[in-house]
Amino acid sequence: MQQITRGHDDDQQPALADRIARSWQRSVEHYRLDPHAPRRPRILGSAECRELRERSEVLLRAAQSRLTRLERQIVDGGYCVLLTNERGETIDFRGGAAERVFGQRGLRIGACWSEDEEGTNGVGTALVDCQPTLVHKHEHFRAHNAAITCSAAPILGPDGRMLGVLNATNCDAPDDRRSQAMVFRLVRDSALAIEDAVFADTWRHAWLLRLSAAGESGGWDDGPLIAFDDGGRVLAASHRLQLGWRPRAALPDCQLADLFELPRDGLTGHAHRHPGQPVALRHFASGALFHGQLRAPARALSRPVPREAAAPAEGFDALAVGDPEVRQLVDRIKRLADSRLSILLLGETGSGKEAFARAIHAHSQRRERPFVAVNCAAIPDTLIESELFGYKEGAFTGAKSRGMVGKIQLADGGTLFLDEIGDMPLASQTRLLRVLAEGEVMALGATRAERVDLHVVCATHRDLAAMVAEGRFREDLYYRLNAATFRLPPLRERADRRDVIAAVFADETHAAGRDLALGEEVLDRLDAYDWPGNIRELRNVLRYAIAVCAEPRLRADHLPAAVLAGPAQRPRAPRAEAGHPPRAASATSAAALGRRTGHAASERSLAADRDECLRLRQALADCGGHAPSAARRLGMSRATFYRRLKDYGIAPGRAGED
Ligand SMILES: Nc1ncnc2c1ncn2[C@@H]1O[C@H](COP(=O)(O)OP(=O)(O)OP(=O)(O)O)[C@@H](O)[C@H]1O
Repeated sequence: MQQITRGHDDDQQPALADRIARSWQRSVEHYRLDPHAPRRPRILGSAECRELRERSEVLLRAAQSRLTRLERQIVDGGYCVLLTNERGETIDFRGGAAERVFGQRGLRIGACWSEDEEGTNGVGTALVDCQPTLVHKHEHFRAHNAAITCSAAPILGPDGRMLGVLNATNCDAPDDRRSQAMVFRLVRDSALAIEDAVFADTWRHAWLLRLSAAGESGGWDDGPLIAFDDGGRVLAASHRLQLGWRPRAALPDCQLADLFELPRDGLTGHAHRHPGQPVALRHFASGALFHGQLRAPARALSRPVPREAAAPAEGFDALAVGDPEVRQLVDRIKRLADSRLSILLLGETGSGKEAFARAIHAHSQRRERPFVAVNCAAIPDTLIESELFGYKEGAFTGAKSRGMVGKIQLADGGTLFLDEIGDMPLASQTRLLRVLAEGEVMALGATRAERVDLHVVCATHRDLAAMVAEGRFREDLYYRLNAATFRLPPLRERADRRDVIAAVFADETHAAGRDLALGEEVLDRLDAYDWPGNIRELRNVLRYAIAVCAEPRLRADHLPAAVLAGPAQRPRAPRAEAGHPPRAASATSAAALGRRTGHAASERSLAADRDECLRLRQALADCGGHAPSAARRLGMSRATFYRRLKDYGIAPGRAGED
């Protein structure tokens, strides 16, 4: 989950040229892409697409009428319309009669347009910069995209989270980029309209007030939205509300009557007496007159709950916790959910550390506030400080002119989840310590610290104690973080393994819209496997098996060959007491650390090391050196995969070599 601040909303040169130059730099230096690689965008399979569409159900539903309208406006001019999720994966596509032609260029459902895969492109760069973005022809990083022009605009959720990108592409546009100005504006306005539709859907149980300045013809389609309850209390305001009244964040909890001179019988009274009629509202602070249109709640609730807040996957109840050790751990963690102590989660990749962090947040009194996750291993060392702490206007060359709010401040009032904390550079550790010790954050280039109120949950599978001994992790930060340390057992050690398998199977069949049975024989095979990628790998295996199974019952031969081959020969890490970090979070990282520090690794660990190194190389070779696909194949997150490559000194391009 990611919270962002929208940047400038313009397509003006040189601001855009500057952003495109930075994106090219990222493509070369950070993603290490080859502009001439002869490959089209990656296309996801139909089962994965179905799952993505289900996950983005709210966005898709809210976007439908706008997508259709935009399609009618521009498809005849040779454009296609794409809607992607927050990772740049295409979840809706409209190409009219030329759909097949677009498809040959990778413009189709399931195509992945993230910047780290395709380099500079409309969708990917709009996602990174969180700004409407026009990438015209040769401005694209990949040579095979140099003929297309893309107008893209980000879509943010009511809580500021990135939901996706709306994009229009033409394969035969004139060379002059000014020819795209009108389509660019249409895309940008449509993206704002989709944001409003998501807002209206999220707050459908509340009263909605749509404002337009008196004398303007603005209707229900544009102008800012305010959600309020039966008592006139403001619950939320849409992103368009930038009327210079109060900061948008300060609006919830104030009364409409504090902002506007209302009709004598109040807004809801007016709506009952004059259904459908706009109401005149005078804004106290500016004296300006507005017209307001009201939409009644879909169902009267004293406290409307946004759909996201009720997502079932958020709590401990949604996690399988039948293992006695995990149950004890959950009992203890629940008691700490509202304490000031930071929580440190240890465990192998895919064992559920982030899922636990989310459950802690959902169980705490901060549940209505943001949950902000930062993967310290996935952000280059040079960017991590600005990502976390933010920066002020002009703090350094290349900084966005208006500065940027850091993730720490975005998490104010809520929970900050620092994944892979062991990968945080020492300089950032020093700044983080100040945040934890003093409850203050100092943005880069700022002269004053700002107060923040956070609950910090961290995760790593590195041995932090060993890193402290080697001077690679600050000792004072380590002691601040390790007071409440919990280790999540790997799946192969869990006593409730069969329950976890059944729970994930139920989840996945539900997501795929299938009604499938899981026989004992299949359960036995799954139970016998050793799951090096833990629950993430289990999920991927079941997703695959469900997709290839055409019958009403899953059979063993639907499982991937690796699972049928049985457990790989790998040593079991010793199980540590909850509350104390294990000597090493995994045999692999222990061996890797041992190798780096010159300690003798045990023979067993070296064997595991060699096995894992081979698995990584094999996966990369199978996927033609494409690291994200190889990570998915192994059931690892991308960050973990890249980190492991680094540990073993494997460069993705040289994976096949010995
Ligand atoms: N107890 C559980 N029951 C069901 N599903 C779970 C459980 N724990 C984790 N999962 C699922 O397993 C997958 C991996 O979980 P998660 O991302 O939390 O692992 P992680 O330990 O943070 O991994 P990494 O270290 O690689 O970032 C997710 O799809 C998550 O929903």
